[in-house]
Amino acid sequence: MTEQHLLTGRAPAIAPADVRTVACIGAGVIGGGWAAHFLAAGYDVVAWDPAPDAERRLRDLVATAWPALEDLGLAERAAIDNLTVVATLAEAVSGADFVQESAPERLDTKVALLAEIAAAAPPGVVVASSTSGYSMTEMQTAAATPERLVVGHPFNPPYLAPLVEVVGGERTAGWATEWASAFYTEAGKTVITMDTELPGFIGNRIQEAAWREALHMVGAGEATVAQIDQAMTSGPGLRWAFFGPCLTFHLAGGEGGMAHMLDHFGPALKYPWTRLESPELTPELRDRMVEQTEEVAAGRSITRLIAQRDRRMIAVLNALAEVDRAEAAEAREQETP
Ligand SMILES: NC(=O)C1=CN([C@@H]2O[C@H](COP(=O)(O)OP(=O)(O)OC[C@H]3O[C@@H](n4cnc5c(N)ncnc54)[C@H](O)[C@@H]3O)[C@@H](O)[C@H]2O)C=CC1
Ligand SMILES: C[N+](C)(C)CC(=O)CC(=O)[O-]
Repeated sequence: MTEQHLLTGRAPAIAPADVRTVACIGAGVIGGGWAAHFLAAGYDVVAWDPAPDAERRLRDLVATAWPALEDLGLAERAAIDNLTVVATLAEAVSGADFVQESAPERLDTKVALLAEIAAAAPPGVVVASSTSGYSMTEMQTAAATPERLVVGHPFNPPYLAPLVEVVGGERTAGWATEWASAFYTEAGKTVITMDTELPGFIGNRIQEAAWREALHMVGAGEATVAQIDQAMTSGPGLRWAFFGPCLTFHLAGGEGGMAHMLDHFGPALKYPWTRLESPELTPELRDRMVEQTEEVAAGRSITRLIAQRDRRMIAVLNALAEVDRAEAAEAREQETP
């Protein structure tokens, strides 16, 4: 890799598989969760956070998460001792092969911080923001090397929820988005690489549609928080752990699948069930839904999908029941004098 390339930032400094050191800038709920994930995946982690109690909070978070991560299986050389907390941002990024930013969700903070990181990190080192919804285009405006900045949006906790949504901004180089997706995959994450910027990305847009509806119902006295959470955990949420909303509704159509589901329940989209603007269910949208759902079904018949769904629901229900029994037994032990 020529020096010129490195200086111009037109190429990554290191191959994703050769990363050894990850810098975590911002070590709160998410930054700390990222640190735990990268430590368990066998990386050295160098963290910086301006809060006076940040190191204590970070080490507490990692220590609390570590037993679960050991149960899941640690990577070779994984160790809590591979965590270093430093006193300055420059120290944290100076030797980093990758940087994960997890500062507060304020655009002015992100713009200033990403500019500072981009000025201090070695050329060609990719920098990802954990932002929940800002576009990299609006966050990279002050960075001198915007080409290496991407969004790498996790789900809480990053050491257990596998998804990370990756998308670049208008000034992000294609290699940086590709590099970030390859690195997160190497680091054990499930990666969705988005082709276009979309506020809130994918997972948050879906869950925040439900969140807005929940706030409406609670605000209007139509449902309680308890009813809403029960409705989701005992209903749709149970299925979404393994079949997303589209494949789930493919089965709502019975043998007719998504096509029948749309024909049968399509008109219901117009019912005032939700305050959200319902899309026009055009023939094009119908055909696209059917086509893409069939792709996800990947040739599995409705019967086979029903069997897979039921097997997984039973597994999740049994796992939840097992945890409930264990916690009930622990509670009884604690009550026993
Ligand atoms: N909490 C969540 O469920 C999720 C949060 N995120 C995103 O992760 C980012 C961080 O959110 P949380 O960890 O929840 O917030 P948090 O408030 O728990 O942690 C933020 C940390 O950033 C530190 N900080 C403040 N100013 C800073 C600066 N200028 N430079 C570096 N660090 C700074 C704070 O001391 C704090 O420790 C946000 O962009 C958020 O949208 C993404 C997915 C889920
Ligand atoms: C509440 N939140 C928008 C910060 C949540 C996320 O961004 C993802 C998640 O972990 O649900």
